[in-house]
Amino acid sequence: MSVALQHCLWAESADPAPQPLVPGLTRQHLSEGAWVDLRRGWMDGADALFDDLAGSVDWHAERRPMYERVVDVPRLLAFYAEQVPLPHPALVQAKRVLDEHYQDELGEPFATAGLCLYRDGRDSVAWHGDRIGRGSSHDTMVAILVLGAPRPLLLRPRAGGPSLRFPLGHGDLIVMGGSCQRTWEHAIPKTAQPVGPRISVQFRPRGVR
Ligand SMILES: O=C(O)CCC(=O)C(=O)O
Ligand SMILES: [Fe+2]
Repeated sequence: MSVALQHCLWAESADPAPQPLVPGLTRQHLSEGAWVDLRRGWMDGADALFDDLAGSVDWHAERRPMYERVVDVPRLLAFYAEQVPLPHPALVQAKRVLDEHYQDELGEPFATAGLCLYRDGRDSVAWHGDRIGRGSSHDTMVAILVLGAPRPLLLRPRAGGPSLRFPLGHGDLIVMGGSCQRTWEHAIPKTAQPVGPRISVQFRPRGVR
């Protein structure tokens, strides 16, 4: 292959844009009406998108009360409420592809986008369900696009039992659906391994957080 062609292919694939979800989307049914959809390598140009978002998003640190103390949230955050323009055209396209595929099953479009930046292995999210709002009582979906260094997302049943491990990075998509937010919990554990930074983009319907 000529150098010119290689360059051309590289340039094309570095331009961030989501692929179609199908083929490549697989569903895994969990217990109690929870399920997880996976689409590996969904976002073309994921590394370029990572760089764009890392540099352009207005990331902020948060502190939250935890028992008797107020502690640093171990990751940086940004939140795009409904109607607030998303920070990158590839995310607008991503939401459109998700809406086209899931709107019938979900019964509504995705509405908000939460972004997390995990600077290194000390950043994490503890076990939780997205249960602020309707996720605590109704079936819903949370679609997460993962950029940057691979880290495992763990899922475990709230009722107890072994956890499932989904190593995700570099443009992968995971969608948690059905009862997942109230019957299962998810986490990104800390790691002592040297890992690069990771960004996740969580698309949620209105009233789910
Ligand atoms: O970063 C992730 O993959 C998960 C983030 C998450 O669970 C949340 O923000 O609720
Ligand atoms: Fe979550």
